[in-house]
Amino acid sequence: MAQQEYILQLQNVVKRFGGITASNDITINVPRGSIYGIIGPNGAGKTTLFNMITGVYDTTEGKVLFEGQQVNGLPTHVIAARGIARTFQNIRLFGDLSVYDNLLTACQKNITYGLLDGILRTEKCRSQERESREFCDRLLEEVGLSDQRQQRANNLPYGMQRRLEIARALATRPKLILLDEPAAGMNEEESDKLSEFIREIREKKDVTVVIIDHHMDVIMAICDQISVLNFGTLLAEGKPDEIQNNPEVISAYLGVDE
Ligand SMILES: Nc1ncnc2c1ncn2[C@@H]1O[C@H](COP(=O)(O)OP(=O)(O)OP(=O)(O)O)[C@@H](O)[C@H]1O
Repeated sequence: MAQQEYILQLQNVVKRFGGITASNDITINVPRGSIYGIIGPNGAGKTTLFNMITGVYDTTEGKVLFEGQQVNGLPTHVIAARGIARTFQNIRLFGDLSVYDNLLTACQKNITYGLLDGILRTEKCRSQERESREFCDRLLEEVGLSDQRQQRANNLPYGMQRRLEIARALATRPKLILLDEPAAGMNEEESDKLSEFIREIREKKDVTVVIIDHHMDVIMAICDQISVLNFGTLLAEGKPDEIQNNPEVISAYLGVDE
């Protein structure tokens, strides 16, 4: 596969925190347009990978490439502007704002008018604000939250809050979205809906998805490819059926009750 077919590449990535090696020589290639799963027991180094991809941490060794360009070492906002968005293990919405305003604030990333345009309400300002509102209206429709647009985010059911978080990440118009345990705390019905939702956004928003989760039903249902981490190292990589039948994975992870 040509390099540009991989939207994200981790090349021999190492991350050490003092004496702890959280990532040990990790190489992962994520094909553009795929849903890519990263699984592994608690403390295996999954979130550390997301933190290196988004610039929260630089790598100790190795490179992170986004669309063929090295991004490790760049500030988080520069990486976000290149087209990478993420959600977090714990929900980070503006709880007192409406669903719509949560999306609108995320849209501000795409606004280019200056302070003076804002004060004078120039045509540039008005047209960009109009465009943002139309974009948020469409996004609400696409993610199935139109009926809840005026509700406070805190008042949404849990599954809907997770959906809004993902929608807010999508409002930055990313090419790649990183989802850190989006199904955490969900029951079976909620996680089934989430799986369907993630598949839908991949299609509708033309976005590549990398997902960390402990819900194997979600991971196995939606991922094209999966990497398994264990104690910071890459234990296995493959399609869902290959991972499910890999004896090393079974003994390290899948066989262990959560
Ligand atoms: N900022 C940090 N300073 C020191 N150690 C850290 C730091 N961040 C992560 N670690 C350590 O790195 C290892 C991997 O942590 P990480 O959070 O990446 O695991 P994880 O696979 O995401 O776990 P979980 O499934 O519990 O979220 C752990 O031993 C953790 O304690």
